[in-house]
Amino acid sequence: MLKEHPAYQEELDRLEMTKKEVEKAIELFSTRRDQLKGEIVENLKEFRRKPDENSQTYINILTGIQFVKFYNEKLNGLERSRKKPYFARIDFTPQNGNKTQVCYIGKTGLTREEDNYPVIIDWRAPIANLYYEGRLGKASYKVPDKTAKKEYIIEGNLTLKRQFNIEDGELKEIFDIDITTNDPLLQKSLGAHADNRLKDIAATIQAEQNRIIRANLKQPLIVQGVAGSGKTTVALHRIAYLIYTYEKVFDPETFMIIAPNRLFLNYISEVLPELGVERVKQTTFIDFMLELLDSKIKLANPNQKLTFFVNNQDNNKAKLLKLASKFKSSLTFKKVIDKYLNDIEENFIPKKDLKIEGETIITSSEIKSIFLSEYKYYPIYTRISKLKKRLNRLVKKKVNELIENEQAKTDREVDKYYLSNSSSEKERQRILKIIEERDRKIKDLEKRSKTLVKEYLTTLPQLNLLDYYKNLITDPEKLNIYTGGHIHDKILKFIAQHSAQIFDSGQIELEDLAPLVYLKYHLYGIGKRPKLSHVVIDEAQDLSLFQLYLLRKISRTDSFTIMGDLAQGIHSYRAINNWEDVIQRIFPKCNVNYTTLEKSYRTTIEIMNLANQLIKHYPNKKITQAKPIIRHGELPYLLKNRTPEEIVQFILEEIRKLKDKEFKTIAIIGKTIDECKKIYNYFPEKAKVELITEDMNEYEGGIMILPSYLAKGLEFDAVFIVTFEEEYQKEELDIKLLYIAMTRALHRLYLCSKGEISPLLKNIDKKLYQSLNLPNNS
Ligand SMILES: Nc1ncnc2c1ncn2[C@@H]1O[C@H](COP(=O)(O)OP(=O)(O)OP(=O)(O)O)[C@@H](O)[C@H]1O
Repeated sequence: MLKEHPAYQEELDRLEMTKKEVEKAIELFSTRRDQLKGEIVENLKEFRRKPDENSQTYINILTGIQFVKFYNEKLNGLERSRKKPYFARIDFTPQNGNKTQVCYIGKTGLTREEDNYPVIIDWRAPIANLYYEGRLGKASYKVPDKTAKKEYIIEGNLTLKRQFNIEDGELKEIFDIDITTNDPLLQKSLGAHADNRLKDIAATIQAEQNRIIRANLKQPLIVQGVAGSGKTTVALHRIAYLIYTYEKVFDPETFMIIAPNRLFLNYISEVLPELGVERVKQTTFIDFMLELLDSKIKLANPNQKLTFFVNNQDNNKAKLLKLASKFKSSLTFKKVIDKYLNDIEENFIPKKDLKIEGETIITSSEIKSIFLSEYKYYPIYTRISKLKKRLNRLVKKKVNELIENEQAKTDREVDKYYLSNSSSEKERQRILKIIEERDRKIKDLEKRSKTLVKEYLTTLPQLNLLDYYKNLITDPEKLNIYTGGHIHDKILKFIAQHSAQIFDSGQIELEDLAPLVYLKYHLYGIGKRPKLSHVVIDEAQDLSLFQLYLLRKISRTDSFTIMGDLAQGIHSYRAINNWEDVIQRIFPKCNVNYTTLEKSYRTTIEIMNLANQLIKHYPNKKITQAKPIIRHGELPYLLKNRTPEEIVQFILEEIRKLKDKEFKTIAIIGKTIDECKKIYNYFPEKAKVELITEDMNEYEGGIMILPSYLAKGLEFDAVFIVTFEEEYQKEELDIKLLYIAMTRALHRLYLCSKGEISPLLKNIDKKLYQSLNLPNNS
């Protein structure tokens, strides 16, 4: 087949030529890098010998290190190119009469040094857009100017779009794409088994995803994407694209990704390096906030609250807890804090004038006015150092004035004494006393002036951040005043009591993080940090408006990529419920780019059809069903009314079969960690099944048992949803958790239950799954 392709020989030759160029470049860059390393060593010796005379040598060392880094990054990319230098070719004839450009597109670009010939075009280059976006025939692409200010459009004719499957440097397949054929590389990639980590999709980015990747950097971008639509993957490719396109303007260190947990960060950790991108800050909301708080505050395990909600859906305490969470996460609470801050600020300056020896240096109202107006833009406590300098200057001035007065008074007496020509001893003694008195007064004034401001400053409030916060959140009366009486007393009392209880245990809860950082920002400042140039938030549906507001405020940029899926919003009691709120309340003056991803790339049609049935039970009717892209697999399996032993035996047997079929990652998902622990205990030790808990940072892949909420964002070749004790009820939270669990499976889904998996599945069309009728004690 491959050899029958009319361009087989041409493409084979091209691949050979490219491989040679890659080898040549590797040799060239390694030689240069090694030479540079040698020079750095020499320069270091020179510098150590005479550090004072060698500032230029020092600069040479630093520049040398930068270049070594550059060559290393280049070499890493080329090393990867050895196996798969490119994945596509496009032929494009520009309208301006230039000759046809034949472009081979790969993950790392390569230009031949001798003649600047583009051997491989980087997938992020402007012309590569034609591969992702353009149809054969008339086509165009935009070239942004490197300052990100202007764009030029190049029009022409796209005459060829060709894909290659190259493995270990060998040409395996050639596919010519026209308007009618679908994407064979995509089908191949989706049919593959999942590795331990998320992978890059540079070769198969779809047009709808490409538009997101290349969307305008300056506009905030919000993407509502169904489960498996590639949100995480696309967000990472967008970062790689932006860093490449604006390489001269932005440093990768000013890009930040916020993901739900460390396990997830570990799971996605290979995509950016694979795309040649290093040094991007990757963190979780919790870690970022704790870093900003810069203190040893302990956080209560947030998943414990979720588990409590799962197990107590209707319970009165759960309802109150949800309301408390909602309040702390809302912009209403932000306004409460604003009013509280206003009061702190208004009452900060004591109602006492600054005086020395009964003389007023500055009145309390003058100090207050400086504090409130001149220093308005500084955090309250950083104003103190400014005030200190100002007061010290005023004190000095006043003391000088007083000393001069004292001096003048004494001089007058002395002059009088000399003019009177008096020879009386008594008079002489009086004058000496006056002079002595003057010296003592001056000494006293000088002494007093040294401590005056310091003493004054000790009369200013001296509370720490947590105390300020506690004073607000544990005081229902204050809350009542600041909320304008709009929230029921009972709720405010509960918020205050619940918060006090948590603080008493030496902890804070997740919902306290944003208010605390916000308060710190205004009270003490959060330190000097570089301005961020772009922030990516994944699983943003689980953040609250207050949290998003805060992230925008401290990032000092509007350049955001916000990815989320409301259908997977398991924290909707505190987190956002719709994207309009985010657009209107977080980015009110921005032209927000809102877009949706509706196709799911992860799961087979059969699995998605079953998962989609659950969405019908969502209270939020705006949530849309995912459209799986055409890929068939087996119907999901249902095994119910079995003992735990039977279920575990069945799973072990299936795992054995799946492994024979080269399934690599297999998850057994329970609703909560308690259920998972029970399931885990039924597995024999030799089964090599790992129990995943929230405090794990490393994602190992393989066979694992994990709770539904931790599976969020991950994917597995096969998923066993198991219920021993915890069925999924007809409650919003449970439906979402079950939906998340189902949509983690790429190829196979099994539902195994001691009783029923869920009453929700009872009325589902029986054609959507297959019941397993194993003999008892199988
Ligand atoms: N264009 C594509 N080509 C190949 N694979 C793709 C493409 N788009 C997405 N995928 C694959 O689909 C799977 C789901 O992607 P990803 O995890 O990024 O989706 P998501 O929208 O973040 O999912 P979820 O919200 O369910 O966690 C991944 O295996 C990814 O590699």
